[in-house]
Amino acid sequence: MPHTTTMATMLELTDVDTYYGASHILQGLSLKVGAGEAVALLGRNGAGKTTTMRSVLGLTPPKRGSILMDGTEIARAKTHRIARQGVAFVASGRRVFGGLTVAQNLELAARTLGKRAAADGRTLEDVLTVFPKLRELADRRAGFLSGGEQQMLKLARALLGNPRLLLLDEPTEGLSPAVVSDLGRWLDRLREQGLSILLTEQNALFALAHVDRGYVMLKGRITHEASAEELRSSEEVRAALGVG
Ligand SMILES: Nc1ncnc2c1ncn2[C@@H]1O[C@H](COP(=O)(O)OP(=O)(O)OP(=O)(O)O)[C@@H](O)[C@H]1O
Repeated sequence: MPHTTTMATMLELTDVDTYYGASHILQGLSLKVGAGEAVALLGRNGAGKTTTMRSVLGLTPPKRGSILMDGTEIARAKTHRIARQGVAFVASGRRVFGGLTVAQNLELAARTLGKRAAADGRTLEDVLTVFPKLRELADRRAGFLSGGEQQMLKLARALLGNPRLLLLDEPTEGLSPAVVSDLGRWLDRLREQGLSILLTEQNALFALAHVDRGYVMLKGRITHEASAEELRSSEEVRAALGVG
């Protein structure tokens, strides 16, 4: 398993403060994702997980603090520039172009995102190797796919931008247990390919089974940081997350 002290840093947030109007949401938040590392950001409803992702993406830029992506400061950069740095985002819920077919959704992503991908980047063929089922579903309208199939399509679209860092917001939300275990396999596959991943989850046990390290947050601050194994076995962390 990769370890942060020896690996290069892909993403690094230092003392980030983010507000919605006058509400001070992220309060001096610091976290890191190493190159090729999968990291979970855990916490109950309203802890600030989505706001952390929005801060990284430039959707709700932080008022103070630094966000380095591969050594480049992105804390106050525009979202399209941050995407060009190699950051891809998969939002929670059903966000596909429902009226388009699976093939059209992928072609659109390949055309818009693929442009910024390196010449040796992932092609549609590579992505379909990870998700072969999308080939069978090519002519199906995306709006009629099951929750798991839509999740697969969202991941495939994000990968077409050839990201180096994938931000996944609550990927298990609304998925059946069988699909959650499929998702776990897809994540493991992407990790094996060396992609850096930061995922937020309320389903802590799922997340900790598929990441190297994790952070627990409460009210906009990090309360715990440890390896997935340590977090899983900590009574205190289980209590903080409300895990049995
Ligand atoms: N647009 C907004 N304007 C004002 N406050 C907001 C806005 N969006 C979120 N908040 C508040 O910011 C805090 C953090 O929300 P955030 O969505 O980041 O939490 P979360 O940990 O992702 O939880 P959830 O899983 O419920 O999304 C919450 O108190 C929430 O009410």
